[in-house]
Amino acid sequence: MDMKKVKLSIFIFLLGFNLFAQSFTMEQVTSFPFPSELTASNSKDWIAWAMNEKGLRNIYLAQAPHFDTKKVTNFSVDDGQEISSLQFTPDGNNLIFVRGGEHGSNWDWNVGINPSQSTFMPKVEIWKLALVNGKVEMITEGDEPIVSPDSKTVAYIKNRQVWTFDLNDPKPAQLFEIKGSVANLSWSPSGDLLLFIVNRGTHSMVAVFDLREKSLRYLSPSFSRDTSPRWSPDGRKVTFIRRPGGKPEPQPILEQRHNPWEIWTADIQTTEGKMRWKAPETLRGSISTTHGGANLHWAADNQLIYLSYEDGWPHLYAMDAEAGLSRQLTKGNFMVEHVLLTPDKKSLLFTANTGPLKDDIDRRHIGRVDILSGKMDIWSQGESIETNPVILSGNQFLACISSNSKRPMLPTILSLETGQMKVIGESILPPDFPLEQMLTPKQVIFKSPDGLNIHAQIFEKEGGEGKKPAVLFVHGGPQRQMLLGWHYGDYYSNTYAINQYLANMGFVVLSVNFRLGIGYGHEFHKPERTYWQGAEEYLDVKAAGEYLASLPQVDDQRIGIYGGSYGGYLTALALAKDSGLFKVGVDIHGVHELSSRLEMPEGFEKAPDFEKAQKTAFYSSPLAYLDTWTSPVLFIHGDDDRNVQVSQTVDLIRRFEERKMPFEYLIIPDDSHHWMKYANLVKVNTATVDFLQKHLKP
Ligand SMILES: CC(=O)N[C@@H](C)C(=O)N[C@@H](C)C(=O)O
Repeated sequence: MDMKKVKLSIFIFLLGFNLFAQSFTMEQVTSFPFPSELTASNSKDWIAWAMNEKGLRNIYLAQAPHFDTKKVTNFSVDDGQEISSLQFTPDGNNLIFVRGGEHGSNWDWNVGINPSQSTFMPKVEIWKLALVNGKVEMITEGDEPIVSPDSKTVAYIKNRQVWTFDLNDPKPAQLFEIKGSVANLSWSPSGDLLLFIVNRGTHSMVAVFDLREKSLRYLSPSFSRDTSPRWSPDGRKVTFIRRPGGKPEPQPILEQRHNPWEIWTADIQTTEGKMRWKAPETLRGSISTTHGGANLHWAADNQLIYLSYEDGWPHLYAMDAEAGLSRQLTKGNFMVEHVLLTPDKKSLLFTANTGPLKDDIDRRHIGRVDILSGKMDIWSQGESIETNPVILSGNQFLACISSNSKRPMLPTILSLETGQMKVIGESILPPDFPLEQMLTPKQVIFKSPDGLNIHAQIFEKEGGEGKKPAVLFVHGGPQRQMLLGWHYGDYYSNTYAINQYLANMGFVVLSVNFRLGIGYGHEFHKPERTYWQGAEEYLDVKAAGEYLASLPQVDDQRIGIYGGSYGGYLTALALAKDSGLFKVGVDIHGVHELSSRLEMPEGFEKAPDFEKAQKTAFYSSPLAYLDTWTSPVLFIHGDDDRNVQVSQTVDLIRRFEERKMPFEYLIIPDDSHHWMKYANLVKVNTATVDFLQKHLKP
């Protein structure tokens, strides 16, 4: 056989082998569509949601009882402009939504973002979709719109002030002027009052603007921080959360403390307020930092609803708004996360990591609890994940977002009569999405050196010769929980896609739920000596690396690590402290400099343990271990990041340069923490897996 034929045969064999080894591309698995903003009309059996399809973000509609899906907008450019505040007008005739901004940010969420380098900065705008004729029009610049009960007026925030426009004849105008920054707008049931929070920096107050009298009044004003105002069903009272204002004298920095909060009510007419409940002054009694915080609601039968960690798990409680006497509604070793008051205000829908399966603690299912009787049941179950429930107006159907280990998140309908679940919009999955190649991750639980049970998910493709390389994924937040399926957060659906790709490439992939994460109780979520106070969460990351190294099928000389944000911080710490275990890493918009978390002393006062805290913060950071950082690293950061300052990476790279330490980098100009432009997401994902492969699978 001549050499040409030999070379052709070898090429065909290698091509075939490679195709077998990697049955889909990074772009194919990154092309998962992501639904968000699921909402239901209160007057018609309609649902609507925003769908991100390869960066094209559009609105879809579906109607009971068949729920055929229909795309009703046509934004056709991958320009990074997200859709938020999606809502039906109460009469069901229009959809209102916001386009633009970066609402997952820690700051500047309502500032335009420009990852496509448009000539002029895109703005944050309020749009209207008329359902009668499908007309879509941009109304005005603004954010956080809410529609009046008579469906005639939209109130919204612009330049931190309250504006309104008439839906049928939009002439936007500022409603009044007030010192400070306005947030949390809500209409009274009668539609003649607007309730909101005004933030004055050291304190914040609940205020009401009377549109008829053009007058403003504060409800129970104080020097506290009042937040989360909610109307009573009759519109005559308001409930809100009260926390201390201002700054205390310097407290010991390295000690945990109770974070006090109270529930108050106030009368709209008298403006008089009264404390109805004070949180137990324990660590568990601190206000919850899980989704929605206190999740305060005013339900039917004069019941106040709140979520508290006081029994060690985030659970729902109710109390009579006059008599008090709180009682626990949900009970058990599980977390209540997303909470929704049903339209009749008589029960609560919630998502929780509980169900009949042993490993349901690493999933989410939908539950319901009747407020007066306390009768609770879990409506969804199985190896799927359900979140973000909404009840349709006819009370026959519930809609949610669901996924499983193979299928990405899609809108799903639950019949309240039959309990049947129906996924809708499966046709939105790209035709070349590698659904069948998706692997089912398995639950893994191992002990940390100090005895904690650490949950993780392991992804592994059957077969393969000899020992395999491995990759450890470390999530961010850190108040997050990775699950046994596609995640309900877009950021973590993307890392789930990366993990699927790596596993399909032949890596053993482990996704570790380290302490500080949610879903495993208060003491796991709020441990001592973590982050800049001692970084003990790193014990779990190192234990996860050692768990991988202990697996017979893993080559312990080919273990890599990657993570974003808080996960980028722990990736850098792992590479700096344990390059012997972690041979390569990708640090995506990581945090590295921690001392700036300390409030520098003002004047003569400083915390009694300030010096110790400063030293602890330094030695909790990868900056303290650059001498032992020998593993190759790729740094990635968007330079319009509004969750982690890009300086965190710029400064660390400067240290590498001055120390002549090797590194690779990828800067994504004008994009944020959440890779708003799909093309950037693919670029980051590809760079991540290529760097890991280059060093672990030469
Ligand atoms: C709250 C926040 O922005 N935390 C960052 C440090 C971070 O981890 N961001 C993403 C990845 C997240 O999960 O919140």
